[in-house]
Amino acid sequence: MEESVQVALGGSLTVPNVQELAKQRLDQIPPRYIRTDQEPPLISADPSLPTIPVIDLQNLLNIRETRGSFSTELERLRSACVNWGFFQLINHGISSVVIEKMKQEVGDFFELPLEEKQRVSQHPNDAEGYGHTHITSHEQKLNWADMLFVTTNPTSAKKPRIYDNLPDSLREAMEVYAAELRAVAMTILEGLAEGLGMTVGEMRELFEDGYEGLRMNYYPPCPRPEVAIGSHAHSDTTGLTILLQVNQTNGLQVRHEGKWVPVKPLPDAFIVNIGDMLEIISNGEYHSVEHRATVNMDDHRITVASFFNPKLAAEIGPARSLIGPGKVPLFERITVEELFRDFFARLIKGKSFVESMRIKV
Ligand SMILES: O=C(O)CCC(=O)C(=O)O
Ligand SMILES: [Fe+2]
Repeated sequence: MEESVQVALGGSLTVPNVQELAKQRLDQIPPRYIRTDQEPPLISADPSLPTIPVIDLQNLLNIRETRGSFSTELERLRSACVNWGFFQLINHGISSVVIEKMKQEVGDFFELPLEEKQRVSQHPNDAEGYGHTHITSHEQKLNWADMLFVTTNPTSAKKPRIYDNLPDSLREAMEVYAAELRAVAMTILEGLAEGLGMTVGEMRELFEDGYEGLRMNYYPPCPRPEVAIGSHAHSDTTGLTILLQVNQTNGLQVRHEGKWVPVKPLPDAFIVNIGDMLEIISNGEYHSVEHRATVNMDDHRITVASFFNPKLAAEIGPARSLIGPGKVPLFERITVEELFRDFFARLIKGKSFVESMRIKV
């Protein structure tokens, strides 16, 4: 492996392993998992709730080839990102062999004995590895989940302490999956640029050879699903997120018009969402929407979130091709690296990142 230019973007205090905690078959959970800081996670299954839009990537590509006028699928993509910030992606073209292999390997990783998984534990001041997301104080409430976070691009940012200690078969599956998904992400990003009237070249340049990571989330069964949460309400501090649901258990909910809407992944679909950076790049047209993951009593749940960001050294702000006479920038500019560092500082203060970047008028 070539020499690493690594960054440690915010660390996490050590907290108990939730998978091990769940194995004790407690009928109560420790107080730090009782989420008095969150809205109640369970919602009634209201049949009148809307469902997130579905986008067909093949339709989007066909349209591009025929160079049609502003197409229906492109308009649907744009509308999904303006009104929901989320959509399901079907006909994405990634082979089921690649996806099934990834699912199998991720599932197998979490089934390893704790000591094996701890070969890639997070280190103090570095969120990368096996552990938990962003634990910054001993009082902070905790998610009912463990996770493995790995940087997948650029090559120079891959950490030998993680890569050299992952099971070979997981590392291989991850690399193939990440490379295939990168191509899908770029196609979506191009569609997102077209939908805005932003130059496709500007979007490409921002995200080409960008900073990318995979977060594999493991949510064990929980004896108190009505008070615990797998992933607290948050928006993603990313460009684009593409989520793969690994097993059949659902749990993702998206905030839409003030309500929590559950997501039922279609077979072979990915769930895609706009992150904070794209909200800023789109000058507020697209929305980085809050979402959360609930847990349940009987089944564990596994998901893989892939995060696509511009290069750490890139500066983000409203796309230059969107700004002009009568179109003022609504957000400040910031480098991606500053943004990540700022994000961890802000997290402690509980401030929304996108709002903090808004230019005051
Ligand atoms: O597991 C899920 O459904 C959501 C995960 C998520 O929001 C994240 O990893 O950012
Ligand atoms: Fe998320």
